Amino acid sequence: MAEHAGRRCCLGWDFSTQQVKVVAVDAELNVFYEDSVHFDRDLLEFGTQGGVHVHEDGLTVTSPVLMWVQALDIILEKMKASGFDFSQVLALSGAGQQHGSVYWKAGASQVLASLSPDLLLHEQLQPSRTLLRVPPSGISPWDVMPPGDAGKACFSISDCPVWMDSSTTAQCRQLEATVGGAQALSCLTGSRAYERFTGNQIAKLYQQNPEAYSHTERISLVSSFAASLFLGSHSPIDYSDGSGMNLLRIQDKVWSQACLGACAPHLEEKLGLPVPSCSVVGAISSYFVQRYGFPPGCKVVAFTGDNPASLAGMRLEEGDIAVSLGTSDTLFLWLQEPTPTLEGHIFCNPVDPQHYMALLCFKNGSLMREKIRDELASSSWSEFSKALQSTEMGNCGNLGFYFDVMEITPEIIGRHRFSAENHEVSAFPWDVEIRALIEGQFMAKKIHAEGLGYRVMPKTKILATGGASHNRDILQGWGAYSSFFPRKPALYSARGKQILSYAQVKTTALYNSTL
Ligand SMILES: Nc1ncnc2c1ncn2[C@@H]1O[C@H](COP(=O)(O)OP(=O)(O)O)[C@@H](O)[C@H]1O
Ligand SMILES: O=C(CO)[C@@H](O)[C@H](O)COP(=O)(O)O
Repeated sequence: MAEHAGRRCCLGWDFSTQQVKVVAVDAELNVFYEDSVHFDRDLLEFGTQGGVHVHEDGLTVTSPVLMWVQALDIILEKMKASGFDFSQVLALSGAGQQHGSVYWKAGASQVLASLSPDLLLHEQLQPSRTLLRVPPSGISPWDVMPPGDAGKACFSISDCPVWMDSSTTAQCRQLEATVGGAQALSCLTGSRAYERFTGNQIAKLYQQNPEAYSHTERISLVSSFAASLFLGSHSPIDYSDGSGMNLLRIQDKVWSQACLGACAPHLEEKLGLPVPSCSVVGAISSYFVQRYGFPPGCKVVAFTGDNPASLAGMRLEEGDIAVSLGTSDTLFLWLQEPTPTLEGHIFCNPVDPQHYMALLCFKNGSLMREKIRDELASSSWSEFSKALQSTEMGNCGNLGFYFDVMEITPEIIGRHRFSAENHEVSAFPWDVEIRALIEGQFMAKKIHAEGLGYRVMPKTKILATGGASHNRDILQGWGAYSSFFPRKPALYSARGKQILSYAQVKTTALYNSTL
């Protein structure tokens, strides 16, 4: 009998950029079961890199919806094979990478409600799909189902736009113009128009593939899509993840008719009503009861975005700051009052619907660090760490900013290095380069957060999460600049201050020259 049999628990799921993960947590909040399916490694047939397909235009980025479903099948089957006692699961909830969208085809709700426990989910949701990898040149990324599959498949498009997409600039400008400009949109929805935000992605789908749009009965975020699989019906979008769409009025938590109208027709009915992030959206579907032995009363709590879920899970309090070092790097904090601006985002708070959270997102996060690791540190994190250990905090004044893909905060691309003498240089020695990367990434977070008025106070706790937060040298490298990760604040605070102002001058110049 498996060691984890017969322990009452809740399950937490994460449908993030590179993998699906699960944890089982008992009544004392001990995590006693963990597993994950890594898309690139475990689902080779989808041919993703970092969990996504980057299309030929370099801007369109999608993930196959069936890959997510299949990953869930694999994890559940592994849990079953390990003797996991599903009958003890009282409730489940989860998170999804933000902004990504799934397009359920007309008839999908009937399929979801009548799944056969004898088959896997992916065998029933898209039975005879021939998978397209990255669409060849000239073919629309909005890959529609072949006609033979009509009526069987549950998805109007098989490749879902995800948060790394930056192909909707035209739709963004259109949306901002409709509501009276970028600041007006930000006051309404918490953010100016951002390419990855779902409303703009929906507008693009409607404009480029109206047929697929009109065949769509429901549009889910990745989070509400995952919840729908467990629920056996369309799960509502929650307020917090719904704030990443440029569609939700963050103050009164209803869809903005002006924004909906600017994106696509009949959109409200395809989105359904948004709900508070802590809502119980229903009981688990009979498919999971019959196939895996979940109890029929097992509650499904609304899924939310991975960053809002981290805010909730890390029990962030006012005054704390969190950094997530996942595929993206993000920085977020709890806010009582929204202060929407032209940079960064205000989302509804997932814990207290009266409050908010602020978030900054940096696209060149872990994948950028991996690239430099592969180029300079023999693809080894321990070699990478050696460079951080052997170089001084502050990097003797050498600074670098590394944006191999178009950054979100701010919009900028390229690698930019500055020597201690303030000259732009084309390379650094390998160990200096590694420290420059880490310190530059952290510096950008601090500068942008301070630009929004956020201050690190003596009592501020900085909490780190995400894959790279396991790496103490990376956290310590970032500690060079302030009381972020304040292990030895007295040792480096003065130096940090000096280098920060130095960096601010350089980054301002760099950003100005690219505007
Ligand atoms: N020891 C490590 N040092 C630095 N980065 C790491 C380490 N282990 C994992 N990572 C990074 O974590 C990333 C994955 O983080 P994770 O939070 O699991 O991503 P996501 O949730 O977006 O799929 C990987 O891309 C990898 O670069
Ligand atoms: O776009 C954002 C936040 O606005 C990203 O943070 C996504 O939510 C992806 O998250 P990870 O997979 O990197 O955790």
